[in-house]
Amino acid sequence: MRIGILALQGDVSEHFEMTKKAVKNLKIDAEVVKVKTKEEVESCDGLIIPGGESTVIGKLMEKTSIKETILKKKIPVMGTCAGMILLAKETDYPQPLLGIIDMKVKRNAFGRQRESFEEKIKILGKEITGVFIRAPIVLEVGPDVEVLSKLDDKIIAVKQGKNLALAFHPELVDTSIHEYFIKNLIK
Ligand SMILES: NC(=O)CC[C@H](N)C(=O)O
Repeated sequence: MRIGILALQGDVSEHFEMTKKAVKNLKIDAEVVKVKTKEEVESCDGLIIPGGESTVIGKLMEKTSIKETILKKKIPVMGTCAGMILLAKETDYPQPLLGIIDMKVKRNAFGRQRESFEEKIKILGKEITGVFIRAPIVLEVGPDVEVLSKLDDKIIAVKQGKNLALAFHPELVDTSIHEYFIKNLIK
């Protein structure tokens, strides 16, 4: 198995390290690679899109034809923060999107005072620390989308088919979400 970390912009190294730890914990034979061309993306069985600036990453994904490759090859994708935004069908700002999760996302959704914060959240039967950095929230989901976590009444984690989107940054906390993605969504 080969797991790619999309290395166009954002917190690539944090995901790279956490994914390698997750692979070690799971005791599976998998290679973790940073990818930035469509050929490299095409060679992966699963892809992680990091946090960063979703407009920048989105434009580069179009320019490099990585977007086209993901859509054509239906590679399972996990996106955190900016990565979540890129998985959405719609945002409150016009920008390139993958549109592979049927949801509408609002960028920078936590007002100024709480632009960045940490809070305990419940997801996949566990409690973990959610690190929110100018995080988005999900405003609406379609019927095929499973809501995995909420903060108060705000949706912060969803899954549709083999794609997983998180408003926070598990790559800064522990391996649990990465392990879930590898074990359950990448075949
Ligand atoms: N930490 C992040 O990834 C922030 C996301 C950023 N606010 C965006 O809209 O792209």
